[in-house]
Amino acid sequence: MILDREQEIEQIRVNEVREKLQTRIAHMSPDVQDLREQVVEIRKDLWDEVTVNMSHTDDVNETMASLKQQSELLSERERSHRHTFLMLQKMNRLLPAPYFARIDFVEAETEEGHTSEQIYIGMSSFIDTDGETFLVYDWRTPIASLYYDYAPGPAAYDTPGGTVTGTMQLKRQFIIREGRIRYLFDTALTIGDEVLQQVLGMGADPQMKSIVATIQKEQNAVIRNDRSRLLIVEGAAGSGKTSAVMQRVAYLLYKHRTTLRADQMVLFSPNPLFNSYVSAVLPELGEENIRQTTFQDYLGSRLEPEFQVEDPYDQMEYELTATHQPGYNARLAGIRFKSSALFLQVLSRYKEHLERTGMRFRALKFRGHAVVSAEEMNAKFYSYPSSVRLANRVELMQEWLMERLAVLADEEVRKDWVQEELNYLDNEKYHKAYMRLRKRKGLGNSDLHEADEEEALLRRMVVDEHYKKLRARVRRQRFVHIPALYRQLFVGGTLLTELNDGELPEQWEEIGQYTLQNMDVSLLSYEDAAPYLYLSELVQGFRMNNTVRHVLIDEAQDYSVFQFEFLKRLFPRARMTAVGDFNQAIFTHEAAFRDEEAVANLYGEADTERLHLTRSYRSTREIVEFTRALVPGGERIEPFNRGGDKPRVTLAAAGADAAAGARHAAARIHALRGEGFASVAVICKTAAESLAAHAAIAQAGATEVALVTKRTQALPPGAVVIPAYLAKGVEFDAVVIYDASPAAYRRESERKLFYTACTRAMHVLELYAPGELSPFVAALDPGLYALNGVQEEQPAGHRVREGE
Ligand SMILES: Nc1ncnc2c1ncn2[C@@H]1O[C@H](COP(=O)(O)OP(=O)(O)OP(=O)(O)O)[C@@H](O)[C@H]1O
Repeated sequence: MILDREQEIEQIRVNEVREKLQTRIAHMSPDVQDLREQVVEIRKDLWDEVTVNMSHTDDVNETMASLKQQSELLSERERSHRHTFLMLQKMNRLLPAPYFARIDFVEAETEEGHTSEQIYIGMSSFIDTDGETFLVYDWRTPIASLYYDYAPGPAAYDTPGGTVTGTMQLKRQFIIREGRIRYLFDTALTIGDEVLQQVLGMGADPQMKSIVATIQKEQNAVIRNDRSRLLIVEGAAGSGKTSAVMQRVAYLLYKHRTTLRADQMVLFSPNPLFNSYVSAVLPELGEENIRQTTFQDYLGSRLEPEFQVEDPYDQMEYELTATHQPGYNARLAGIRFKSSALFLQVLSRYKEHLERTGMRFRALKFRGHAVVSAEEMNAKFYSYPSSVRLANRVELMQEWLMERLAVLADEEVRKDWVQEELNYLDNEKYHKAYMRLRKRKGLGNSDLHEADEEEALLRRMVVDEHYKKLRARVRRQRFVHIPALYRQLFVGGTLLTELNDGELPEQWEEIGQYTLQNMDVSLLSYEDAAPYLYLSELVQGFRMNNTVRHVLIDEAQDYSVFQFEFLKRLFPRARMTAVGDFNQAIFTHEAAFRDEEAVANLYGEADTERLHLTRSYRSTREIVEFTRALVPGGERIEPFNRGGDKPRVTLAAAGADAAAGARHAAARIHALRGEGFASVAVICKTAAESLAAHAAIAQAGATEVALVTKRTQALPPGAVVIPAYLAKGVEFDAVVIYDASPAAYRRESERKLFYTACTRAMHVLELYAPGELSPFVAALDPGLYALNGVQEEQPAGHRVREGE
């Protein structure tokens, strides 16, 4: 066989490269050790100098000079230690599998008479001792993109100097383990992507893996896009959006390695669970992890403790479970309105309105009296020229109030209460105050004998002590009454009508009532949190983070226009990558993601690019064919060709109780685990249902099943019970939908949640429905799934209530 012969030749090369790696590693290891010792030594010296010589004043200058020199030396050594250490780490990582691909490429201009160049591609570059021969090319080098973008034939790649064209004569993939070539494929000879088949056929992991060896062309476009300010990626469930984002981070860190650091990139993800799920990818790629957070964390950090901010999961639970509670529809209408582009516009008009009138202030109170009243502040505020921006006026007010406080404090010093307080100063406090005074005045002990002066100073100190709080309030601009400003929008309706083109939103009264009642008890519902903060920043100026250069948003379909607008303003120097899937938009609020205009407005059309990922890799073809039929436009989702069983739908007898469902789930967990599926998830609709299901399943005999809640920090291995909205972004070998009856999934608003739940399955998808099938399933072509346990007189699809 030609390939066997080829494999032998390739194995010889693998061995050679590995030997060179080993030699280099052996050569470098003592360097790292030596540098580490030097660093430790210099640190020790530094410490000695500080502790020994600083006690003698004569030595101070000399010591300082030497310290400076030493610390420069230390930084230099630390840098080279780090650099060498990282190099060593990279080589150690290359050792078991130095590369995963080879391409043979002939540049167009040199085609005549030239042999093709062999490019071996791996996790990082490895250059021979001559300093120029690349034994391995980093997958992020320009030339490596040929591998991802082309089949053999004419091919081209971009370099900083322009496009290089030529012919790819060979495209070879390897799977190398512990230095041995296990598989070798030439894509010109075989059909389909064998390596990808193998990778996708493996089991799910509690942590996401990198996809570096099998990045697909459309994904490569996402990873290497470096043109636009805002890159939007719309992609089907399982199309590799998150994977591409992580690879993109690694790519950008490599491409801009002299100017971009990992801590200048931030990933916004849907929940802490997801954070830990993706946290292994970058280290696996030899890069440091970037900063990871969630939007609710950010809101919390800004709004708490003044408010208790509802989290999105509680909002979600409400949406899913409170359907029969009074006020439910009004709250949903509120959620929609408060996250809409319209409300964003209302707030910017409100800002213009406030430039003229309507500001609200909190009086500065001292000992029960207003020392500066809200009216005075109002008058002062509107006495500034109207051309001065709101935030600048607030700053001017701040200065003015500080000056006012200084004058007031001078007056206060003479008041009787100060004397009274002085009388009651206990000895210890008095002494402390006295010592502090001396220090502050820089006087020797004997200089403070004048009683009058001493008393004046002590009085000043007492007043200062009290005024500290007031000054802090002014410094933090707490005199601007943001809660009142926000409330004002929901009182009466006249203001909102004026700002909202003469209209009030649907169910306006209830929305207003609900908002005000919450705020009365210092509660901000999730839908209010972003607009509230936005308003406060419109008035007081936007806080900015100028160090972050790249913001990445996963599950971007769940972000409202407010959230996008926020992130744009919060990170003014950053580029943004937003990836999402509109079919998984599980929140009621309006997704900016689909609103092309709203998104284009963010940075402008010219700076916005949209890319699409339509191929789905996570699930078997059968599962994708089933899930894509659940959503409108699903026919555009293309399954990767990996076969498996059809989703299995079990229709239990009408009247089957919850215990029967739990018994079924317990039995299926047991069976699936027995078949070798390491991760099995029983997906419920809500947290409440998950809690009950978890207990019932344990009672039915499956005790080693973990319950995932919004507080779970990392996905537990093995079997789990999890609410659908927390399963976003993650995946399992096998998924059992706990209740696929109309009792759980019937309303149109639940369709996307149902779709999200089903698309978590990689190899096996099973649905259990007591009595009837959810209309989403009943409407499907029955050929898409295998049905079990149907009662003869009640075939699937005939016992279904009309969906709403
Ligand atoms: N090119 C690829 N090579 C190997 N595996 C891939 C590739 N692309 C995607 N995958 C795998 O497909 C699965 C889904 O990928 P990922 O989670 O990134 O998709 P997603 O679009 O973010 O999904 P969702 O929106 O459903 O959460 C993962 O297991 C990932 O490793």
